[in-house]
Amino acid sequence: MTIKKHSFQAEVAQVLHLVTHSLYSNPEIFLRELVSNAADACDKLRFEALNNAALYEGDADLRVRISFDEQAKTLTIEDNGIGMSEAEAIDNLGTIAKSGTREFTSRLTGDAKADTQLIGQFGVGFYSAFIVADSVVVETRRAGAAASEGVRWTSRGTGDFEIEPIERAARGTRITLHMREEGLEFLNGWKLKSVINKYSDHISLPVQMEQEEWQEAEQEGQPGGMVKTGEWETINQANALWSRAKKDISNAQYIEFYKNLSHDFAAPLAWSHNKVEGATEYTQLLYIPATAPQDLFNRDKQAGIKLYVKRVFIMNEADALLPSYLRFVFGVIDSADLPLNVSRELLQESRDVRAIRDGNTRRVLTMLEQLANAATAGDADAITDVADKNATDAQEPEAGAIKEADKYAHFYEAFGSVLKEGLGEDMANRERIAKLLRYASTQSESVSVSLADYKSRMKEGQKAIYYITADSLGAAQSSPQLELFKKKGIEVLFMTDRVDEWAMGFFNEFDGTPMQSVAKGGVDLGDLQDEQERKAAQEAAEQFKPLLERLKEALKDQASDVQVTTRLVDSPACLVVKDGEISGQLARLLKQAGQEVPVNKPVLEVNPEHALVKQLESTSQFDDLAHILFDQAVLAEGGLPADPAAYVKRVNAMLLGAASA
Ligand SMILES: Nc1ncnc2c1ncn2[C@@H]1O[C@H](COP(=O)(O)OP(=O)(O)OP(=O)(O)O)[C@@H](O)[C@H]1O
Repeated sequence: MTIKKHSFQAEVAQVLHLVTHSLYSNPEIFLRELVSNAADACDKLRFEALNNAALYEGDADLRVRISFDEQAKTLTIEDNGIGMSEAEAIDNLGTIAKSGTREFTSRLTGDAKADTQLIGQFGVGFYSAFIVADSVVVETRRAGAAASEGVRWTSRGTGDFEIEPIERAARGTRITLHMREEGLEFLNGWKLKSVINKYSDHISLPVQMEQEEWQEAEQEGQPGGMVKTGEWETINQANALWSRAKKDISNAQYIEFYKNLSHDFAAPLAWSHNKVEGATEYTQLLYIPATAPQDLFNRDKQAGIKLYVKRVFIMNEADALLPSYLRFVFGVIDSADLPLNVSRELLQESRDVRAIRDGNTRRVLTMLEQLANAATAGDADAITDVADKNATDAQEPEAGAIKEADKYAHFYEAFGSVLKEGLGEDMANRERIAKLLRYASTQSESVSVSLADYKSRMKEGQKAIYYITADSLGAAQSSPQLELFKKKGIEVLFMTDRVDEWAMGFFNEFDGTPMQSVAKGGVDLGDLQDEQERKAAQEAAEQFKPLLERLKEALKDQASDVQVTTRLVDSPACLVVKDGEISGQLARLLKQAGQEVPVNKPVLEVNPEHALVKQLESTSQFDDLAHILFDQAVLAEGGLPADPAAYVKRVNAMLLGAASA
């Protein structure tokens, strides 16, 4: 016998230590993980067999079987799926390849309580077997390989595992759990059935158990018991959840299916399940999650959409089926039209796929509109049409379920900034996306002002929707560019997401009203400015001409122009960029991201009414004061002077001058 010992990868050992040493609050999830792995293995076989039917070895009835032996204290999960070669067993069961699980191990703290909670959130796949078992034996053979190429993998969940070649006539994988004390409750037909129904009902393959019958005791006076008949019975519905009629699916089942799909521990905010008919036929089941995954902001994150063709699993993360700005959505698409051998490359070009993608996009936007409307109406009944059923009215409402009216705010906090990418990415739906956007503003600290709200509050004579982009709410609120707007009571939207400035580059008007950055171009308040103010500004400009010339000359390396402004009230100066040029804020973001930034010198605008500006006329330190004004304008918008030491020196010189005067 050739038994080889292998050590687990360090991260696996860490996970196993945790699984076996901390009391696990929800032990039954091991069954969900193992049955779902078994079903995945069958899906993989079905997919590979599309091009090579010989892999079925004459048996195409894929199924998962669960059996138990009370005497031996074992529970066995067996599938006739793809199986594993020796190398695959070593690799798949001895290392952690999935980035999610690696991320999980990197967040382990060593504090058993916190870590146990974490485990509940991430799930640990195959290793969850050690929650209930003190030793696990995996016997497997890859489909298509010879019977002699079977392999037995054994581990007690400590630092290492053993690998041994075996004869195995059956393809697929059998996992035998030697139960520890905590696992004995699962060696019971009723218990197993109820757990499998809970977690695996939506699985499209039959999950079978040995049939049991009640038998009276042979001797009178002795209790009877359940005995196995030797037959297998299918205990789940064994048809894909999405292929069933909506009325036959409970909310709890929808939620459980979502959790399986997403590995999210929280219930989704909403879902929509439809059979789409017409030129392209498909079934669509889409979910809006309540929580954002770690990698949401990575634009390479794959969409959480699984693609099936006529119930046959084709691929995970079918990102051609949704635009990137909706990458937070999870779901299943089952197409009746696509060829079974469709590849990722083919998906990109297919007309059917484009139709599905458009249909999915519209559906998600409709769901979001429903959530947004419910928030406005504050009405729990508002969502009945599209997001057919929601977590709040589930049969078993989840603890901490989010109220209908709060769902949109919840969604927006998690995913709003991703949705904004749609302004640049999806021209066809730009108006619909715009209606879903929410901002804080000079009139609202919370991110709750829609563009329609804004428009309904616009002042008589106001011609644009005003906004300012900044690094943070605080920076936006104290921006000098707002001074005139505040004085006149004109609302300005605060755009403080990184993506805002970029997104606004694609979004020039909403519902016929132009979008205008208050930090760009000349502010023309139109009819909001009275004749007197306009005249005063013109006079000031005339009077300031010589001074402006001197300022321009002094700052010619920093500013493209110097102008007199009426937009300032309390501040002496501010920077603006010309329409169509990128702002200082975006330039800083791009620089941080290591990108080349075009050098646009900003325009310095000065407030002729400000005492410091007035002082310019008479000061003997004109050059220093000019530079200080410029650098302060940079500071006020959240930037840093190009030469901070020189700035400090100049300010100190001025302070000392003032002190000795
Ligand atoms: N029954 C099985 N048949 C064939 N391969 C399996 C089986 N169970 C597990 N594996 C292999 O072991 C790997 C690790 O399984 P594990 O459950 O830890 O992670 P996962 O399935 O990749 O992720 P998750 O369970 O979170 O979806 C799987 O990806 C698969 O390749």
